[in-house]
Amino acid sequence: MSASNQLDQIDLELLNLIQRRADLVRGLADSGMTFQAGQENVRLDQLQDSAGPKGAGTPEASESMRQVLRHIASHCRRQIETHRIAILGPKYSYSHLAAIKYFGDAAEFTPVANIPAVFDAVHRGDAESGLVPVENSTDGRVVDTLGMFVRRHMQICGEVLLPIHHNLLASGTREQIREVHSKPQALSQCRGWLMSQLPSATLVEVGSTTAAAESAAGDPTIAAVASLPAGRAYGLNVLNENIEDNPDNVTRFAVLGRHETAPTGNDKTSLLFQIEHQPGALATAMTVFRDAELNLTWIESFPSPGSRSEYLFFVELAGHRADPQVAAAIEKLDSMTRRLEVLGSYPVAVLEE
Ligand SMILES: O=C(O)C(=O)C[C@]1(C(=O)O)C=C[C@@H](O)C=C1
Repeated sequence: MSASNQLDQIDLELLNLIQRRADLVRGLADSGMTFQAGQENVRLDQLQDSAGPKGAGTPEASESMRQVLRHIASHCRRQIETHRIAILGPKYSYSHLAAIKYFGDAAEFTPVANIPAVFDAVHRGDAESGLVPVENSTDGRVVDTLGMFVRRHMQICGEVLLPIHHNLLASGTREQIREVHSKPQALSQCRGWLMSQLPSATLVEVGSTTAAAESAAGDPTIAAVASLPAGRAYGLNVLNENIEDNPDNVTRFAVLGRHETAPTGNDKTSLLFQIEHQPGALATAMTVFRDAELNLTWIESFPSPGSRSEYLFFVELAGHRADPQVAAAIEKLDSMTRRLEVLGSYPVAVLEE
């Protein structure tokens, strides 16, 4: 058989296998089994790790195989249910790219105008899941997201780490640029580059990097800082690639949902709490984690709405809320705080390019 016939043969076998997988998923769903979107990630990752060097190859090959498995899984799921995922839009924002990484590209994405609208869509039930940026390695916390966690009770079911590579995109040439549009976080992640390369351009903050690309498409004097897929979607010229000041620029996204996530053995827990406004209160609260020997991976303070001197704290720690020492620490913390919310326990994300 010729090589091209063999390729046809393999592709046919792959299609048949994918159909068999989809039929199996439908059969399981018919018999009452429930599937939580994105939750197959842990199983797929383990499966791929156990395939060893043959399945892994170079890190890049390994990541693209993971993506292939995720896309097949989301394609099969789509045949049994529509799972809507609210994201900061329009399409091709970094939030959209992170959501594809987590849910696979056959999922149904609902782009909304801003971060509060993602929370609202999940809260109202317009979407089953949402995805929001939480922090960036260069720029720190995303204030809109933390503010919404303070205002709305919302469950975190998972997280995604996405390397962020920004690009200068425009419909004209670099000489025509008068303004550079992007989301404040993206402008901040490229501040050094923009100051040295385009010192006379005015920086304009907009709702998302894709909204910036949209404006750039309609006006050659506007450049956008956005993703390459956004540039392609709006037919923009890529004037410069990788303009982020820190080449290891990574944003962490939280997956919002309405279900609790089962322990996997490598989980973290996010908490939000408010303590009495008195000397030593935070130090006392921290002793709970020290005494339980829990490793804190993140802590942020956030002003309490309506009060200038009171703060809420976001803490993330290694472990699942179902682990006895985590559960005991949460119970103890609850007795010494004014407000305590377990935002969720979920698998720790791995960083892949
Ligand atoms: O505007 C986008 O494309 C987003 O998805 C938002 C966002 C953010 O606010 O952090 C996400 C990743 C990057 O850090 C820059 C922008």
